[in-house]
Parts: sequence; structure tokens; C-alpha cells
Amino acid sequence: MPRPVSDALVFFGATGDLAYKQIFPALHGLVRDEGLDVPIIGVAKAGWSLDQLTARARDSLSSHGGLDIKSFSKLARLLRYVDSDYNDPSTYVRLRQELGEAKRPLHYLAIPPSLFGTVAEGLSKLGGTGARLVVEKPFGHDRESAHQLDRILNRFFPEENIFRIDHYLGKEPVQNILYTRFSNAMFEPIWNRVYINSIQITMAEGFGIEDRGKFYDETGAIRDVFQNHMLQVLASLTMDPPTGEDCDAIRDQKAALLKAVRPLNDAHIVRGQYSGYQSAPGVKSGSAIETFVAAKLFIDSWRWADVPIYIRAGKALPLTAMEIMVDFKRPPRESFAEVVAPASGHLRIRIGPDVAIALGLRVKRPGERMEGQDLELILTEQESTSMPPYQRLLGDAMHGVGDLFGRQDIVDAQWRIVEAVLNLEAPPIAYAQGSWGPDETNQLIGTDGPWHNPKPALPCP
Ligand SMILES: NC(=O)C1=CN([C@@H]2O[C@H](COP(=O)(O)OP(=O)(O)OC[C@H]3O[C@@H](n4cnc5c(N)ncnc54)[C@H](OP(=O)(O)O)[C@@H]3O)[C@@H](O)[C@H]2O)C=CC1
Ligand SMILES: O=C1O[C@H](COP(=O)(O)O)[C@@H](O)[C@H](O)[C@H]1O
Repeated sequence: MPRPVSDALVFFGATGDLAYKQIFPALHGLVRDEGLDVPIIGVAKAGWSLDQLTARARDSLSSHGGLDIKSFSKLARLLRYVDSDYNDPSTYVRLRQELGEAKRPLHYLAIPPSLFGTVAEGLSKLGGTGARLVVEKPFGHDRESAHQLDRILNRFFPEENIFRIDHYLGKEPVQNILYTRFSNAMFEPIWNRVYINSIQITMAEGFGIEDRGKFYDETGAIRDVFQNHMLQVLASLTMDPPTGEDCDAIRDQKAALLKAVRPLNDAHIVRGQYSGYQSAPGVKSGSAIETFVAAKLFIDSWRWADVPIYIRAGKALPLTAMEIMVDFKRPPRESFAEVVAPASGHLRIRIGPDVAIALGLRVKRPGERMEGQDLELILTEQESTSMPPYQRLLGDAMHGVGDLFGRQDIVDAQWRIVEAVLNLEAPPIAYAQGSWGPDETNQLIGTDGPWHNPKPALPCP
């Protein structure tokens, strides 16, 4: 049965980094492509006016995603602003006034996670039924606080109206991992411990924490991207095929997979902090927050037993790119008496900034001798021109469609994996900005290495 469409969109965190980089472009896209025509209300406490918020939206579009004058004027007409502290009860009274006739608003919490509970409680006093709540990651600060947060949210919102957003699930190339695996019968027979040696997933960011010091210094790389984005990508890559077609078919298999991932311990993790991090505004001096994490994981299942999976994510690395490398085993003996480079046979999946799926093969070099070379067959390569993830996900949430959002048991399984490494006593290891993180990551990968370092994006033709 079609669900009613939300009749207003409220976004908390209107002056923040996420709003600037992603939310304004998504709202602009929804107005331009999907005719979004409801009040859009930003809430923050910067002391801004509506004109300042509109100017910020214009600036955001010029730098991220492009400004279409007609759509922007419509967006500007729909835009409202409430400047108030989320801890102040009058914020919600003023919000109710701005909502006017709207009865089924979508509230999007793009704010520090420590405020999710306070805002959800404030919203519950607005009255009416049918309001939806979109909650950003990280969902909670650890496993226990995620349970507590669930209890709070479930007190005020029915489960079907809660949308736990992880924008990686809205990324076209992440959806394509599942699509390619399960739409080509050739992959399933080799997608296991018999044929796969190891897997590497790297999320590299060529920039630091910029002006997000306050948020980041309460969060760190494990909570910011590893517990959510990276483990979601891992689940898409390694889960069993979905059975059934309802919206939980994929999520059920992801939950089963994540529950089989062995929890991390300190022997299987390297935490790093880039030099200079502690002088960023908002960061405490002596901070032990990690800006880099590398981990070795195992999945305790028949399919994946003993296959090491290496995940790395960090800021201030040499470039911005996300790539997966699935390293296939060599044949049981080398028939041509050659020394073959590591990862000669592989599947390389590039998630961003450009997109590619490439099959690495060893083929004969032309000539008289049976001598080979490593080549890549690029299966798909395209510029990322698809719908931006936040546009896709906010559009879905407005329509009450939850397929691409997290679920309570999945979030819990993700926290379970990282729980023991969230508060390690050993401080993070310093690494130079522009390097690939601490040298200790090479010991972590050992003979399963070397690490596959993604290359810069190819220039557009
Ligand atoms: N930035 C990113 O690239 C991404 C961020 N996210 C998630 O989005 C969320 C927000 O992150 P980000 O935008 O980077 O954070 P920022 O610190 O940049 O923004 C926080 C926002 O919350 C507002 N705020 C904080 N405290 C209060 C308060 N007491 N009352 C009113 N407003 C308040 C701030 O308003 P004011 O400026 O007025 O203080 C600001 O608008 C996080 O959960 C993060 O995990 C998810 C994906 C990507
Ligand atoms: O959630 C977050 O994601 C971004 C990276 O997102 P991407 O789509 O650009 O890969 C990261 O920079 C940020 O720290 C984190 O909060």
C-alpha cells in the first residue's frame, strides 16, 4: 500500500558541514527532479537569519553540485529558518509555528549524535501522528548507548517511521556491488574461501578534519566511518544472496553476515592520528582520537572461514578515493615457471570519486615464450553522474520507503564488531599528512600484503 508522503521537511544542523556539502544539493535536486513542494525548515543556533541561510544554500550549490537558477528560486521560496538551541523547549514551539498546516513532517537530524535523544523528545511534543525521523550515523556512541537511543526513539516514534541513514547505502556503486554479484551467475561459485585469498577495502580522504574539530574529536575514525560505512560495504561484498523480495530480504542477509564477523581486538587494529590534528580548532590538546584506522577481520562462516579481510580508512592521506580489492588465489601450481606478482588475479571495485569494476587477469605476452603479464579488463567505468546518495535517501524517506536504511539489529551487530576497540588505552600512532598512515599497518597485513593503494581518478575524457 502506498504510504503518505511527508508534507514538510525539517533539517536540524542547517548551518553544519553536512548541510553545506550534501543536504542543500540534495534538496535542490529534489526540487528540480522530483517537484518537491513542501515547507523546508532549517534549525540551528548560529544566530543566523533566513537570508543568511539562503545565501549559505546558494554558496553550497555553487561549490557542490551546480546551481539551477529556476530550481534554486523555488527552493529559496520553500526555505524557512528557526534559530534556537535544541536544548531549549521554545525551539519546538517555534518550529510548530513554522510548520503551519503540515501534519506529517519529516525531521532529519544532521546533528551531533549526543543530541539525537533530546531532539526526538522535543519533537514528540509537537503533536500529530505520522511524523518521520531520519537519524544520521553514528547511531549512538557505542553498543549500550545505541540500545538506549533505540529505546528513546521508539518511545516517541513507531519503528516504521524511524530511518537510520548511512549515505553509503544510497551510493550507486555500493548498490552495484550487490547487483553485479547477484545478477551474474559466474560470481557465486568463486565467491568464497576456495577461490579468494584476501579482501582489502580502503577509504582514503586527502583532507583533514577541516572545521569539524568539535564533532570529530568526540567521534574518531572508528565511529565516524568504520562502524557504519565500511562495515556496510563489507556486508554488501560478502553477504549471502537474498531470498524473497520484500524490503527486508537484503537487510536480513546483511544482519546474518555482520553477526558472523569476529569482534575486533587490539591485536588486529592499528589506530593513527595525523600530525597537526591537535592544533585544529575544537580539538582537545593531548587528544587520543584516531583519524586513521586499519583492521584485520574474519568472518566465522563456512563461506569465509580463514579469509583475512583488511579495512583501512583515514584522513589526510595522499588522495581521496575508495576502492575494494578482492585477491583471487593462484592456481595450485604455476605451469609456466614464472614468479607472479601479488594480487595478479583480482576484482577491483572503485566506489569513488570515479566508478569502475575491473577484473585483473594474467594473460600471455605476445611472443614465442610462455610468459605473462597482468592486465585489467575494465567491466564498467563511468563518471559518477548518478543521483547523489542524499537526494535518493531523503526522497525515499519522504515517501516512507525504508529499504536503503539501517535496521536496529544491523546497527547492533556493527557496534558488536568494534566494541572492544573503542576505548583502547594505547594512544594512536602519529603519521605524516599525505602518507598512507602509520608503518605498523604493513605489519598488520604482513604476507597478505602489500596494501593496494588506490590511484588518482582518471581525467574525464
Ligand atoms: N560532514 C560530513 O561529511 C558528514 C556528516 N555526517 C553526519 O552528520 C551529522 C552532523 O555532522 P556535521 O554537519 O559534520 O556536524 P557540524 O558540527 O558541522 O554541524 C552540527 C550542526 O548542529 C547544530 N547544533 C549543534 N548543537 C546544537 C544545539 N545545541 N542547538 C542547535 N543547533 C545545534 C550546529 O548549529 P550551529 O552551527 O548553529 O552551532 C550545526 O548546524 C553527524 O551525525 C555526522 O556523523 C554524515 C555523513 C557525512
Ligand atoms: O559520514 C562521513 O562520510 C564522509 C565521507 O563521505 P563520502 O561520501 O565523501 O565518501 C566523511 O568525510 C565524514 O568524515 C563522515 O562523517
